[in-house]
Amino acid sequence: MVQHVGIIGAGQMGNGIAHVFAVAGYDVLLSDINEEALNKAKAKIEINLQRQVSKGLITADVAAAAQSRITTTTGLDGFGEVDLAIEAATENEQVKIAIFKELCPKLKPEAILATNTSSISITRLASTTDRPEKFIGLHFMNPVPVMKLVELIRGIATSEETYHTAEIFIEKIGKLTANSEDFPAFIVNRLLLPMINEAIYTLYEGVGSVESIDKAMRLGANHPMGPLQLADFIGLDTCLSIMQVLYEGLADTKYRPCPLLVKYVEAGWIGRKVGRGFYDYRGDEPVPTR
Ligand SMILES: CC(=O)CC(=O)SCCNC(=O)CCNC(=O)[C@H](O)C(C)(C)COP(=O)(O)OP(=O)(O)OC[C@H]1O[C@@H](n2cnc3c(N)ncnc32)[C@H](O)[C@@H]1OP(=O)(O)O
Ligand SMILES: NC(=O)C1=CN([C@@H]2O[C@H](COP(=O)(O)OP(=O)(O)OC[C@H]3O[C@@H](n4cnc5c(N)ncnc54)[C@H](OP(=O)(O)O)[C@@H]3O)[C@@H](O)[C@H]2O)C=CC1
Repeated sequence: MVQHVGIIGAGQMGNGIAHVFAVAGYDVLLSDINEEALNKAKAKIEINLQRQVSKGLITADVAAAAQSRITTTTGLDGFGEVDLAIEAATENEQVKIAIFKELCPKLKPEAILATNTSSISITRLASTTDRPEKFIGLHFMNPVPVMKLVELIRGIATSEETYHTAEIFIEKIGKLTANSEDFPAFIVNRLLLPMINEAIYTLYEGVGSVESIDKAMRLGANHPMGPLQLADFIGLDTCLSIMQVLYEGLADTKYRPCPLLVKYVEAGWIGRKVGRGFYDYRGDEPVPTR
């Protein structure tokens, strides 16, 4: 029985995952190396809970109870209590492996270990842990409190019991699952990221401006956000990491990351989370940066 959930990484995904588990009645331990990230996460969760209260999706009592179920820490010591640990740190394989090395000795032997990676091999990550049969990919979508889907990804060693427990658990928090086999970037990002990368090529080659590309896809294909707006929303660092995993993992030039995406990441203009990407968000309205 899963009752206590630990999350490593309190960025935009970590805070969203903490939010939905707490609303569903689970105790949540949210960890990050960075105290400031934890403070920002708590503030963001409060804002998003209030947003749900004002939309009538949850009551004020449920929001208050959810907040009280979340505790934060800059270390991993409390993880001995958790039944499920979800890693949601930066999309970098070495960062994730270092977390698992420190985390595994602290976990209960029966605890399930999951990763929210957007693209990296579950089998390869699992092989660096002490529990490949209890390791699984749980790929939440951004923004977590709003998006219905969680991709479930088995590594080669993931047991049926682990998969089944994870599936039931995701259903209990009110999400729907889609199974993906363990290949680079799974299903959603195998399709979505090449589209975003192509939108950046479209900008790079001068086919359209930032605004016309986004407007074209919003109004011409009914996407809720234009692809450049969505790239900023995901984080351009994460978008580039996913394209690199696709490019290297599938060894096909069709996944070559656009040089303009690389340039934005090199500049540190990685999107909404830093206030600037294909748009500048520091004023009242987003302004295109090209
Ligand atoms: C990269 C990966 O590995 C996988 C992925 O996640 S890919 C990304 C998948 N997600 C998408 O494609 C999202 C596409 N966009 C949408 O569906 C919609 O624009 C949206 C659901 C995000 C917002 O819908 P909307 O009707 O405009 O809602 P609205 O209330 O106006 O929301 C606007 C804002 O609230 C956020 N939001 C809305 N409700 C929220 C909630 N309950 N919790 C958190 N954020 C919320 C929106 O992201 C947006 O953020 P800002 O406040 O920073 O501007
Ligand atoms: N963005 C998206 O749309 C989606 C992302 N994902 C995946 O979720 C994961 C997190 O992405 P996202 O939340 O967007 O990224 P963010 O950059 O918003 O957050 C990552 C957080 O992890 C922290 N961190 C880095 N190293 C460690 C560590 N060793 N221990 C604990 N925390 C650490 C970072 O701290 P610091 O800033 O100090 O480095 C930061 O606070 C990635 O694997 C990503 O691919 C999955 C679905 C959608």
